[in-house]
Amino acid sequence: MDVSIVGATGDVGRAICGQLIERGELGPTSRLQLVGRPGGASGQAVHGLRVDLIDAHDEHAPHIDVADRPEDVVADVVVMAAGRTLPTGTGVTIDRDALARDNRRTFEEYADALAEHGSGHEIVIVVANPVELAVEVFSHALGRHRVIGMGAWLDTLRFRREIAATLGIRRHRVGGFVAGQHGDRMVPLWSTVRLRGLDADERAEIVTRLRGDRTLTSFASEIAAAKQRITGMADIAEAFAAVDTLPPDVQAVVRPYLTHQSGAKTAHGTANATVDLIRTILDGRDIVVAGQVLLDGEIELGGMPWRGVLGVPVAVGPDGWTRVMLDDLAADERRMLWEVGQAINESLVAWRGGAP
Ligand SMILES: NC(=O)c1ccc[n+]([C@@H]2O[C@H](COP(=O)([O-])OP(=O)(O)OC[C@H]3O[C@@H](n4cnc5c(N)ncnc54)[C@H](O)[C@@H]3O)[C@@H](O)[C@H]2O)c1
Repeated sequence: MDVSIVGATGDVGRAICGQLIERGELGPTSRLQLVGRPGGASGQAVHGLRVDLIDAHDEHAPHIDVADRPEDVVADVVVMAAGRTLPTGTGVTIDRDALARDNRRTFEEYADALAEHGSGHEIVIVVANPVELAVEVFSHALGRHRVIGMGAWLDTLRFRREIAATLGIRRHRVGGFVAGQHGDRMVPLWSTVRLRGLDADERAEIVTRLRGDRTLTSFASEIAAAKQRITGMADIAEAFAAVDTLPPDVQAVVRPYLTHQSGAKTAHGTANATVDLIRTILDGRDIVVAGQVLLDGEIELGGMPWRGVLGVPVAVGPDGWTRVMLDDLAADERRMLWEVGQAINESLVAWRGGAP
């Protein structure tokens, strides 16, 4: 199997390349394609990155090659990690509209090239932001079942980890999904939380203890209040300690926000979630993950079949995503998912430049 990383020299791209090889996901008969931009620093660095990866992993590295034009991207799985990122620094405003303006052309360039020159079977995993815009652009060019945004899977892993940390257990013992929009407008689906080894009553008791009497109605204001509180702290260690006191779902939003703002960014966690998805696709079995996908009436929200990009649990296999795996949501989850879905659709219209 072949994997192509567009934006390979970026922080996230590099971390994905390293983890793919270190975790043994690509054996010596596979191919890893590193895609950079022609000319400029990144166009040169991509050749250096290739040599550095071979230097580090010669005993078990896949065949590694380089491309610097969108029309030369060839692989079974294409990871779209190219584009401008959100600025770091405490107190910096996050402007997804500006990011969309800057990255839309890059998304279109690669989507059009893959549609024209690709095999017609490649699966695209979207990492670049805004994830929802890139998923829409690639879905229209390639067909929606071949395109999955990894933001909801990353948010899911973060939510599970915060629950696990609060309970003093490891993440692999916690199940459950996050839906919605990647980042601040994620929708933590508490009704889907499972704890390995516990029956439904024990689980319900623990979830009630973790969650208190809060519902998703107050989620957005809790996030805003927590962000305001930590943004005012001069000492970053003190700010991280303050995050430790928040409920797990709020932590799942605020901790990565602070990590990014600290200047460290979130490349390793993002790469881990991306490599997870690549492994799922290469594995050949249908596995349920969460991802941003372009829906066309698979679920009902607000009393109507939903159309638009939304993070939801989906079954993913070698041909992309097949089914949405959302059963009986709680009333507050259904309502928030509907509100977030509407907000994403409005943003997508604006990001497209007003065209329907
Ligand atoms: N989905 C998530 O959870 C998540 C998490 C972290 C970062 N991200 C996003 O991933 C993207 C990359 O983040 P980063 O931190 O690696 O940024 P970065 O600035 O370190 O790297 C961006 C890379 O994209 C490359 N690039 C830009 N335009 C290109 C083009 N036209 N062709 C080829 N390469 C091009 C740049 O050369 C650079 O190597 C950003 O959009 C960021 O917001 C997403």
